[in-house]
Amino acid sequence: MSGAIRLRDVTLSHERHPAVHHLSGEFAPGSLTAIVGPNGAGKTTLLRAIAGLHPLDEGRIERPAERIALLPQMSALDRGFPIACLDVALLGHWSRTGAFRAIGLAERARAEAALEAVGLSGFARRPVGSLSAGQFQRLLFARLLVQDAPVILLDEPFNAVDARTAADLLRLVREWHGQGRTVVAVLHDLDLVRREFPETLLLARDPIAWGGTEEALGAANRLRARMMAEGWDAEASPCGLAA
Ligand SMILES: Nc1ncnc2c1ncn2[C@@H]1O[C@H](COP(=O)(O)OP(=O)(O)OP(=O)(O)O)[C@@H](O)[C@H]1O
Repeated sequence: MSGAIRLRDVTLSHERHPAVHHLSGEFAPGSLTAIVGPNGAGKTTLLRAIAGLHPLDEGRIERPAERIALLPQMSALDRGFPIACLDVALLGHWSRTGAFRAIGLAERARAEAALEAVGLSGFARRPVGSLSAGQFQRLLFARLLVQDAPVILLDEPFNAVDARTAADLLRLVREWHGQGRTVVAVLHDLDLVRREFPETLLLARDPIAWGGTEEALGAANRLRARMMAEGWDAEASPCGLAA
Protein backbone atom coordinates (compact mmCIF):
# COMPACT_ATOMS: atom_id res chain seq x y z
CA MET A 1 0.00 0.00 0.00
CA SER A 2 1.31 3.48 -0.80
CA GLY A 3 0.54 6.47 1.36
CA ALA A 4 3.43 8.93 1.83
CA ILE A 5 2.44 12.39 2.98
CA ARG A 6 5.04 15.12 2.44
CA LEU A 7 4.80 18.54 4.05
CA ARG A 8 6.87 21.35 2.62
CA ASP A 9 7.14 24.47 4.76
CA VAL A 10 3.49 24.32 5.78
CA THR A 11 1.99 27.27 7.67
CA LEU A 12 -1.61 27.19 8.89
CA SER A 13 -3.76 29.73 10.70
CA HIS A 14 -7.28 30.49 11.85
CA GLU A 15 -8.44 33.92 10.76
CA ARG A 16 -4.83 35.14 10.73
CA HIS A 17 -4.11 33.66 14.17
CA PRO A 18 -1.21 31.22 14.10
CA ALA A 19 -1.74 27.47 14.36
CA VAL A 20 1.25 25.77 12.66
CA HIS A 21 4.47 27.40 11.46
CA HIS A 22 6.83 26.25 8.74
CA LEU A 23 6.45 22.53 9.18
CA SER A 24 8.38 20.26 6.82
CA GLY A 25 8.71 16.51 6.92
CA GLU A 26 7.26 13.23 5.78
CA PHE A 27 4.93 10.57 7.06
CA ALA A 28 6.49 7.60 5.29
CA PRO A 29 4.28 4.97 3.62
CA GLY A 30 3.21 2.45 6.24
CA SER A 31 4.48 4.52 9.16
CA LEU A 32 2.72 4.77 12.52
CA THR A 33 3.16 8.27 13.91
CA ALA A 34 1.86 10.10 16.97
CA ILE A 35 1.40 13.87 16.92
CA VAL A 36 1.80 15.25 20.42
CA GLY A 37 2.04 18.71 21.90
CA PRO A 38 0.36 21.11 24.33
CA ASN A 39 -3.25 22.26 23.96
CA GLY A 40 -3.53 24.75 21.13
CA ALA A 41 -0.33 23.44 19.47
CA GLY A 42 -2.04 23.08 16.09
CA LYS A 43 -2.43 19.30 16.07
CA THR A 44 -6.09 19.19 15.01
CA THR A 45 -5.56 21.95 12.48
CA LEU A 46 -2.66 19.99 10.97
CA LEU A 47 -4.68 16.76 10.70
CA ARG A 48 -7.50 18.65 9.00
CA ALA A 49 -5.04 20.27 6.58
CA ILE A 50 -3.58 16.86 5.70
CA ALA A 51 -7.12 15.64 5.04
CA GLY A 52 -7.69 18.64 2.76
CA LEU A 53 -10.18 20.25 5.14
CA HIS A 54 -8.14 23.29 6.18
CA PRO A 55 -6.53 25.75 3.74
CA LEU A 56 -2.76 26.30 3.71
CA ASP A 57 -1.41 29.82 4.26
CA GLU A 58 1.93 28.79 2.85
CA GLY A 59 3.72 25.69 1.69
CA ARG A 60 2.53 22.45 0.17
CA ILE A 61 1.20 19.08 1.24
CA GLU A 62 1.77 16.18 -1.12
CA ARG A 63 -0.73 13.42 -0.47
CA PRO A 64 -1.33 10.06 -2.11
CA ALA A 65 -4.03 10.03 -4.75
CA GLU A 66 -5.92 7.42 -2.75
CA ARG A 67 -8.45 8.18 -0.07
CA ILE A 68 -7.55 9.62 3.32
CA ALA A 69 -9.81 8.74 6.24
CA LEU A 70 -10.12 11.14 9.18
CA LEU A 71 -11.52 10.32 12.60
CA PRO A 72 -12.44 13.72 14.06
CA GLN A 73 -12.34 14.50 17.77
CA MET A 74 -15.45 12.99 19.32
CA SER A 75 -16.35 16.30 20.96
CA ALA A 76 -16.52 17.90 17.49
CA LEU A 77 -19.38 15.63 16.42
CA ASP A 78 -23.12 16.04 16.83
CA ARG A 79 -24.54 12.81 18.21
CA GLY A 80 -28.12 14.06 18.27
CA PHE A 81 -28.47 13.29 14.59
CA PRO A 82 -31.33 10.78 14.06
CA ILE A 83 -29.43 8.03 12.26
CA ALA A 84 -28.91 4.34 13.02
CA CYS A 85 -25.53 2.70 13.67
CA LEU A 86 -25.58 0.70 10.42
CA ASP A 87 -26.16 3.90 8.44
CA VAL A 88 -23.13 5.54 10.07
CA ALA A 89 -20.98 2.52 9.17
CA LEU A 90 -22.41 2.61 5.63
CA LEU A 91 -21.24 6.23 5.32
CA GLY A 92 -17.74 4.76 5.09
CA HIS A 93 -18.61 3.68 1.54
CA TRP A 94 -19.52 7.22 0.57
CA SER A 95 -16.11 8.27 -0.77
CA ARG A 96 -16.21 5.36 -3.22
CA THR A 97 -19.90 5.19 -4.11
CA GLY A 98 -20.68 8.94 -4.08
CA ALA A 99 -23.98 10.30 -2.88
CA PHE A 100 -26.13 8.87 -5.63
CA ARG A 101 -25.09 5.26 -6.18
CA ALA A 102 -27.26 2.76 -4.38
CA ILE A 103 -25.68 0.75 -1.58
CA GLY A 104 -25.64 -2.93 -2.56
CA LEU A 105 -25.76 -6.11 -0.52
CA ALA A 106 -21.96 -6.43 -0.49
CA GLU A 107 -21.55 -2.94 0.95
CA ARG A 108 -24.19 -3.62 3.58
CA ALA A 109 -22.45 -6.89 4.51
CA ARG A 110 -19.13 -5.03 4.86
CA ALA A 111 -20.73 -2.47 7.17
CA GLU A 112 -22.30 -5.24 9.28
CA ALA A 113 -18.95 -7.04 9.48
CA ALA A 114 -17.31 -3.78 10.58
CA LEU A 115 -19.87 -3.34 13.37
CA GLU A 116 -19.08 -6.86 14.51
CA ALA A 117 -15.32 -6.22 14.34
CA VAL A 118 -15.63 -3.28 16.74
CA GLY A 119 -17.83 -5.21 19.17
CA LEU A 120 -21.14 -3.67 18.08
CA SER A 121 -22.96 -6.65 16.59
CA GLY A 122 -26.65 -6.28 17.36
CA PHE A 123 -26.36 -2.47 17.27
CA ALA A 124 -27.26 -2.01 13.57
CA ARG A 125 -30.65 -0.43 14.21
CA ARG A 126 -29.75 1.48 17.36
CA PRO A 127 -29.92 5.28 16.96
CA VAL A 128 -26.48 6.84 17.49
CA GLY A 129 -27.92 9.17 20.11
CA SER A 130 -28.45 6.19 22.42
CA LEU A 131 -24.78 5.10 22.43
CA SER A 132 -22.29 5.70 25.22
CA ALA A 133 -19.14 7.66 24.36
CA GLY A 134 -17.13 4.45 24.08
CA GLN A 135 -19.74 2.74 21.88
CA PHE A 136 -19.88 5.81 19.65
CA GLN A 137 -16.11 5.76 19.23
CA ARG A 138 -16.31 2.05 18.33
CA LEU A 139 -18.90 3.00 15.70
CA LEU A 140 -16.60 5.64 14.21
CA PHE A 141 -13.86 3.00 13.99
CA ALA A 142 -16.37 0.74 12.17
CA ARG A 143 -16.85 3.52 9.66
CA LEU A 144 -13.05 3.71 9.23
CA LEU A 145 -12.96 -0.05 8.61
CA VAL A 146 -15.58 0.37 5.89
CA GLN A 147 -13.65 3.28 4.37
CA ASP A 148 -10.65 0.98 3.96
CA ALA A 149 -8.33 3.94 3.24
CA PRO A 150 -4.54 3.59 2.88
CA VAL A 151 -4.04 6.69 5.05
CA ILE A 152 -5.86 6.99 8.38
CA LEU A 153 -5.77 10.13 10.55
CA LEU A 154 -7.05 9.83 14.13
CA ASP A 155 -7.72 12.86 16.34
CA GLU A 156 -7.49 11.82 20.00
CA PRO A 157 -9.01 8.40 19.30
CA PHE A 158 -8.89 7.13 22.89
CA ASN A 159 -10.31 10.17 24.64
CA ALA A 160 -13.32 9.57 26.87
CA VAL A 161 -13.28 5.81 26.37
CA ASP A 162 -12.62 3.19 29.06
CA ALA A 163 -9.54 0.96 29.19
CA ARG A 164 -11.22 -2.00 27.50
CA THR A 165 -12.55 0.08 24.61
CA ALA A 166 -9.16 1.79 24.23
CA ALA A 167 -7.44 -1.63 24.12
CA ASP A 168 -9.89 -2.92 21.48
CA LEU A 169 -9.48 0.19 19.32
CA LEU A 170 -5.71 0.13 19.73
CA ARG A 171 -5.75 -3.44 18.40
CA LEU A 172 -7.37 -2.12 15.21
CA VAL A 173 -4.71 0.58 14.92
CA ARG A 174 -2.02 -2.11 15.19
CA GLU A 175 -3.80 -4.15 12.52
CA TRP A 176 -3.91 -1.15 10.17
CA HIS A 177 -0.20 -0.63 10.74
CA GLY A 178 0.44 -4.34 10.07
CA GLN A 179 -1.49 -4.03 6.81
CA GLY A 180 0.88 -1.30 5.63
CA ARG A 181 -1.46 1.64 6.01
CA THR A 182 -0.07 5.03 6.99
CA VAL A 183 -1.52 5.91 10.40
CA VAL A 184 -1.20 9.26 12.16
CA ALA A 185 -2.80 9.84 15.57
CA VAL A 186 -3.03 12.93 17.77
CA LEU A 187 -2.48 11.74 21.34
CA HIS A 188 -1.84 13.17 24.81
CA ASP A 189 -0.85 9.97 26.63
CA LEU A 190 2.94 9.91 26.27
CA ASP A 191 3.28 6.47 27.87
CA LEU A 192 0.95 5.06 25.21
CA VAL A 193 2.89 6.88 22.49
CA ARG A 194 6.20 5.46 23.75
CA ARG A 195 4.74 1.96 23.92
CA GLU A 196 2.88 1.81 20.62
CA PHE A 197 4.03 4.52 18.20
CA PRO A 198 7.48 4.18 16.60
CA GLU A 199 7.45 7.75 15.21
CA THR A 200 6.46 11.03 16.82
CA LEU A 201 5.96 14.60 15.68
CA LEU A 202 6.21 16.95 18.67
CA LEU A 203 4.44 20.15 17.74
CA ALA A 204 4.11 23.44 19.58
CA ARG A 205 2.83 25.44 16.61
CA ASP A 206 6.48 25.33 15.54
CA PRO A 207 7.87 21.85 14.92
CA ILE A 208 9.93 20.80 17.95
CA ALA A 209 10.97 17.30 16.83
CA TRP A 210 9.95 14.71 14.25
CA GLY A 211 11.46 11.25 14.17
CA GLY A 212 11.91 8.21 16.39
CA THR A 213 9.63 8.48 19.41
CA GLU A 214 12.21 8.02 22.17
CA GLU A 215 14.36 10.83 20.87
CA ALA A 216 11.50 13.13 19.85
CA LEU A 217 10.03 12.88 23.35
CA GLY A 218 13.32 13.48 25.15
CA ALA A 219 13.29 15.81 28.16
CA ALA A 220 14.86 18.76 26.32
CA ASN A 221 12.28 18.62 23.53
CA ARG A 222 9.36 18.35 25.96
CA LEU A 223 10.68 21.31 27.94
CA ARG A 224 11.04 23.36 24.77
CA ALA A 225 7.45 22.56 23.75
CA ARG A 226 6.19 23.59 27.18
CA MET A 227 8.13 26.84 27.11
CA MET A 228 6.85 27.65 23.62
CA ALA A 229 3.28 27.10 24.82
CA GLU A 230 3.76 29.41 27.80
CA GLY A 231 4.86 32.18 25.45
CA TRP A 232 1.92 31.96 23.06
CA ASP A 233 0.11 35.17 22.40
CA ALA A 234 -3.49 34.55 21.31
CA GLU A 235 -3.44 37.80 19.34
CA ALA A 236 -0.17 37.15 17.49
CA SER A 237 -0.28 37.15 13.73
CA PRO A 238 1.01 34.12 11.81
CA CYS A 239 4.79 33.64 12.05
CA GLY A 240 5.03 36.40 14.65
CA LEU A 241 5.11 39.01 11.89
CA ALA A 242 3.12 42.19 12.13
CA ALA A 243 -0.23 41.79 10.35
N1 LIG B 1 -12.23 27.35 14.42
C1 LIG B 1 -11.27 28.09 14.96
N2 LIG B 1 -11.32 29.45 14.92
C2 LIG B 1 -10.34 30.21 15.44
N3 LIG B 1 -9.24 29.70 16.04
C3 LIG B 1 -9.14 28.37 16.12
C4 LIG B 1 -10.15 27.49 15.59
N4 LIG B 1 -9.77 26.21 15.80
C5 LIG B 1 -8.59 26.28 16.46
N5 LIG B 1 -8.21 27.56 16.64
C6 LIG B 1 -6.99 28.03 17.30
O1 LIG B 1 -5.87 27.50 16.59
C7 LIG B 1 -4.85 27.08 17.49
C8 LIG B 1 -4.56 25.60 17.24
O2 LIG B 1 -5.72 24.84 17.58
P1 LIG B 1 -5.81 23.26 17.42
O3 LIG B 1 -7.19 22.85 17.78
O4 LIG B 1 -5.29 22.89 16.09
O5 LIG B 1 -4.77 22.78 18.53
P2 LIG B 1 -4.58 21.34 19.20
O6 LIG B 1 -3.11 21.14 19.30
O7 LIG B 1 -5.36 20.33 18.45
O8 LIG B 1 -5.20 21.57 20.65
P3 LIG B 1 -5.87 20.52 21.70
O9 LIG B 1 -4.76 19.66 22.22
O10 LIG B 1 -6.39 21.45 22.76
O11 LIG B 1 -6.96 19.79 20.97
C9 LIG B 1 -5.39 27.37 18.89
O12 LIG B 1 -4.88 28.62 19.31
C10 LIG B 1 -6.88 27.45 18.70
O13 LIG B 1 -7.48 28.33 19.65
